[in-house]
Amino acid sequence: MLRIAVPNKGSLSGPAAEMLHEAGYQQRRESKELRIVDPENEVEFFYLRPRDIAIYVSSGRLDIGITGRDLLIDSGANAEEILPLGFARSTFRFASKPGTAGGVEDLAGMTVATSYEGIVAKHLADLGIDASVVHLDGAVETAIELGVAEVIADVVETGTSLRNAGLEVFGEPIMKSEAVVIRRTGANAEENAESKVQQFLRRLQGVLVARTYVMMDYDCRVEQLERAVALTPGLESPTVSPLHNEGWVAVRAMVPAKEAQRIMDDLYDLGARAILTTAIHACRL
Ligand SMILES: Nc1ncnc2c1ncn2[C@@H]1O[C@H](COP(=O)(O)OP(=O)(O)OP(=O)(O)O)[C@@H](O)[C@H]1O
Ligand SMILES: O=P(O)(O)OC[C@H]1O[C@H](OP(=O)(O)OP(=O)(O)O)[C@H](O)[C@@H]1O
Ligand SMILES: [Mg+2]
Repeated sequence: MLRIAVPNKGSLSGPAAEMLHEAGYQQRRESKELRIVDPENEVEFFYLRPRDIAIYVSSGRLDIGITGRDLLIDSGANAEEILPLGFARSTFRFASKPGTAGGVEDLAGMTVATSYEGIVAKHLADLGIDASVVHLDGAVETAIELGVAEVIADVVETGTSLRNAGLEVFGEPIMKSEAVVIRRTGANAEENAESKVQQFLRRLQGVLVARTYVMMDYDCRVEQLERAVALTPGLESPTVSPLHNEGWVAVRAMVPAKEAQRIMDDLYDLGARAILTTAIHACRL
């Protein structure tokens, strides 16, 4: 049975459960459940604090886990990212009251408050900057107002929390994060769970594709076919079928959902007609 760590709270928890559900896995019904078995898929899910997931996975007791890239790196655990999942996207940045620091070089001698001490201490050490780091559990934006630190380093998504605290970012982003699937570093193809791990990854990849692509169908004249398929190359190559009306073909290809409207306009301008898009619910590439 494959043993998988899933975030039990916070920004990662809801979207992770939703993605697993879309991939056909049973998920817990109540937020207090600590573990569930999905016997049909031969998987056991453990609901753990996102911050602890890399530690469990690195211990080898759990095969894989879903966590944030920033939490993985901050933990320093012996685990690595094997699939980015595209949700809980954020940047990790320094921020302060305007006028405190123009760039990271100004941090020498200052105190930085953060919940991600591992990332910040390493970043400062790599840059050779001698600053103190104070660990706080959350709501670090308030640390400056209350005099605990001059600078914070925190997760920034929309920037609303910073604005509300009268703070602004400075310097380059320290890192970009999103939810990721992780496994123990050095876990290899000989392990018993390997085929199950690969099947799990294919299912999640299927969800990612279904979320980012749509299926597009259209009819066009044979003379326009080459120009039309250049707009819709598909993943391998588009399917082209003859129509009953001579001189016309039907084309079917997957296209990125974000570009679908522009591609439909361009196809129409080329002379293609009956242009349809339909959602993809699941796939294996
Ligand atoms: N506002 C946000 N937008 C996107 N991702 C976020 C946001 N806040 C935190 N994250 C991401 O969520 C993960 C942290 O999860 P965690 O559950 O520890 O914190 P949280 O979501 O802030 O929850 P809480 O503060 O309630 O404990 C990190 O990968 C972080 O980058
Ligand atoms: O840029 P924004 O869209 O405002 O998002 C970023 C904020 O979201 C998270 O806070 P959360 O609400 O989880 O509180 P916390 O600081 O206690 O973790 C994070 O720690 C930032 O404070
Ligand atoms: Mg938080």
